[in-house]
Amino acid sequence: MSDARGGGDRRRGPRQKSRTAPAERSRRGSPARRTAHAVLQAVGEGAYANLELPKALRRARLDDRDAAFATELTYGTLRMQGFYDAVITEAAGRATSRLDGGVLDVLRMGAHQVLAMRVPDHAAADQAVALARSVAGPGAAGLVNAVMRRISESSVAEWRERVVPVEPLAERLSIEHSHPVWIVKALRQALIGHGVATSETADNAVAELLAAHNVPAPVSLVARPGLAEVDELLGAGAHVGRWSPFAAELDGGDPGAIAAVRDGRAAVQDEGSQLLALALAAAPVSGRGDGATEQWLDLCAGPGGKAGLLAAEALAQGADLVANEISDHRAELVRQTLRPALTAAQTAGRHLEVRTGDGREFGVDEPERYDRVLVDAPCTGLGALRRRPEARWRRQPSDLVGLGPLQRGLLVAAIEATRPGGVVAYATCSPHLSETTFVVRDVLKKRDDVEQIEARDLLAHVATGGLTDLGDGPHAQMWPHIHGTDGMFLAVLRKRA
Ligand SMILES: C[S@@+](CC[C@H](N)C(=O)[O-])C[C@H]1O[C@@H](n2cnc3c(N)ncnc32)[C@H](O)[C@@H]1O
Repeated sequence: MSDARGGGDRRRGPRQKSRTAPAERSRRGSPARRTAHAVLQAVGEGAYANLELPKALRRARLDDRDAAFATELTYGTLRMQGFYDAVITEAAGRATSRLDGGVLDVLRMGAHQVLAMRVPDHAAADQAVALARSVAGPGAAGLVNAVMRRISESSVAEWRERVVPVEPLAERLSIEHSHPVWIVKALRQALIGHGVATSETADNAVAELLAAHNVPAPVSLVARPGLAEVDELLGAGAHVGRWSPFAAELDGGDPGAIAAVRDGRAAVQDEGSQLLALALAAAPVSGRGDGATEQWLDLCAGPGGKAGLLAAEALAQGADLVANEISDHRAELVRQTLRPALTAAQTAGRHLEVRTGDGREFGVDEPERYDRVLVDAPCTGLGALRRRPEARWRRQPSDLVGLGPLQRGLLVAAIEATRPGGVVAYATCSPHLSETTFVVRDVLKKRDDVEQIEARDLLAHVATGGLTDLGDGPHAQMWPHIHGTDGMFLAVLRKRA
């Protein structure tokens, strides 16, 4: 068993020597646990786990096994925080709001080790006590010891029985699957609104969706066409992807160890996200007829995932692409992502440009210029909760209030910037009705120069498998529990010629 699990396991073969002496580990908690705790504390202050954890792992110089333990401990604790807080409230006999923040994170981590990671009770408790002592002083040790003992007395199934209310449904699912109640309700409505559940089947459907958010997402890779081959990724240990012709999936290991990923010819990208870019590139456009080069626009490109695939497709089809992003920092990320494509475009005499600016200005600044426009709108990200474990706790219903006008403004600008016969793809990584179908409906209501075309057919056309269950149409919604992708929404609009 790993050092991080509180002991040594020779069955797992030779391992690097820990840099921390055993006495130190039992006094302050193991390095893996201290690392996870530091990340949880930073996340509590606003940091992003996916950015903070790699830095913390590097700083702690953990070996592979302890790094994997710290990663599972951090992500698993963040995901199941809602359930663990209910358990801790019961076990401590007091609300979690009455516990010191550092101690609460120690207890959440302890609950995760005992209830989900099969760490022996005594090891989890000893380590929790040591960690609590080091972060909050000796006074915390007694409480943590008592709470850990109580948590260990019951299995996870028994804890579910005790802390999950039978009714109302949203509260039940909220505790059982560890999501805020407002997200449970919004996702249930979205499943019905997108036509993949009825009011009779929605309870089961939303439970499946919430459960899917608690399973780590697969590491999907894209081999950017013209720059890398899927075979190159397969040769590096990945297996064939499920939907995208350019996808491969890694079962484990560091994607950065693959040369094509290091060079930016391939990248980590959800397959749903790949399909959206491919659907826009494949959508029929009409009316140009002058033999002129097609002009493509990615209006909200940062950090550049879809732009990377669009740029490769633009090069393959002999089109030009502008990738725009409002934030300087994120525009720089787009530049880095597009570096190999920028070189290839220069060689091919194609125009590929990264711009920094407000996408809402394109309609006025460049009316009717573009043939294909992607609006991958800023959104709540409720479709990507399995990748961003803390996002469910950080997002608020009030976020939708600010995003709504921005999403509508960007879609209007995209339509204005599209020439007659051209197409606009409106996408979000959220299935929330307020940022998907309602946005499209509101914008279409006020215009007669644009029609919605079948996004489901386009996605099915570019996908390698039989892609179904995308909803009532004409827009399409992908789901983690149905398609194994992030919850991506796509509506495709054609400007009337
Ligand atoms: C969902 S992300 C785009 C993800 C990107 N397409 C990808 O695949 O990597 C939305 C982006 O829109 C940017 N954004 C927000 N407001 C904007 C605006 N008014 N104009 C242009 N970009 C904006 C955000 O900074 C963010 O990078």
